[in-house]
Amino acid sequence: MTTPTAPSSARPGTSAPSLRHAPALTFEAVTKRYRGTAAPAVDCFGATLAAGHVTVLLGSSGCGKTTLLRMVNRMVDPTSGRILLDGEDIADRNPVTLRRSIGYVMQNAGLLPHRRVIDNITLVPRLDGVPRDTARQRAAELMDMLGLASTLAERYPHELSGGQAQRVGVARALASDPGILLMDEPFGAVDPLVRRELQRELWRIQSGLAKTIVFVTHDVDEALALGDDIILLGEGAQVAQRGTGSELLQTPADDFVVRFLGLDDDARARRLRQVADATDVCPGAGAHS
Ligand SMILES: Nc1ncnc2c1ncn2[C@@H]1O[C@H](COP(=O)(O)OP(=O)(O)OP(=O)(O)O)[C@@H](O)[C@H]1O
Repeated sequence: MTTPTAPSSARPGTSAPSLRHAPALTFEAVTKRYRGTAAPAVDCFGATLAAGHVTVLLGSSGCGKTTLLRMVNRMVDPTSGRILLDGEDIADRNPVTLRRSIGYVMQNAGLLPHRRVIDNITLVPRLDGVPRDTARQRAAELMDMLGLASTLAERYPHELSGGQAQRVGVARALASDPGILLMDEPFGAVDPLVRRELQRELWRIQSGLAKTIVFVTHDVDEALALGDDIILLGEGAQVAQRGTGSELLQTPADDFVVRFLGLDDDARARRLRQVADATDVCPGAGAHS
C-alpha cells in the first residue's frame, strides 16, 4: 500500500484530500519499563518508519505493540530513548497539541457514547477552533468517503453496528487531517467479512491520502494485506524480522518467524503466499497496483 506522495486533488471516492504533511517516524533505542514490572514492555526498540507508508507492527499479545503506539502520542512516556517526527523529538512537543495532531483508532472505536456520530467526528477539529460548519462539512465528506450513510450522522454510537462504529472511528481519526495515523487492532472486534471490507476501505483511502500509518495487529493475514513494511516483534518488542510480506514469507529469518507466520504448515504457507500475491496486484494499492 505504498503511496509516496499525496495527490493534488481528490480521487473518486476520496473526496477529502489530505493537506497535512505526513512525517517519518523514528524510534531511537526506545525502552519502556512499567513501574513494578520485572521485564521491560519495550526493550531498546529502534526503527524508522517511512513517511506516507503503512508500517504494520505484528506480534503476539503482550509483546509491546500498544505500548509502542501510545509512546508516539505521549499517552505513555518512554523510560529511555527518543521518538522523532521528521527529526523533531516529540518530548519537546506539548502533549495535548501533539495528540490532537495524530489520528488514533482503537479496537472498539472508542467513540464517546453520549455524543452523536457527527459530534464524535467533529470533536477534535472543534477543539482546534475549526468553525462548526466547516467541521461538519468535512465530517460529511469523510462519512461519504468511508461509506457511511449521511442518515447515521445523528445516531448515537450504541445505534451503530460494529463495522459502522469502526468506520466512524476512522472518520474521527481523519477529521483533523493528521499526517500520522495510529491504528491499534482497529478491525479486531468485527467479523471476518466486515474486517476484510474495512481493510479494503483503508487501502483505498490510503491510496488517496498517503498518511504515515502505524497499524498494530497480531493477525498475519491482515499484516500481509495492509503492510508496505511489516515489523514482526518478539517479547519486549524485539525485532524478529522486518520486510515486505513477500520478503517475510520467502526468507523467514529463523524458527520463530517460521512458527509465527505458520510457514511450518505447507497448506497455510501456500495460502499466505496467495494473500501476499493478491496484495501485490490489488487495485488501489499504490505501488502495489
Ligand atoms: N500500565 C501498565 N502497567 C504495567 N504493565 C503494563 C501496563 N501496560 C502494559 N503493561 C505490560 O506491558 C507488556 C506489553 O503490553 P502491551 O499492551 O504493549 O502489549 P501488546 O503487544 O499491545 O498486547 P495486546 O496485543 O494484548 O494488546 C505486557 O506485559 C503488559 O502486561
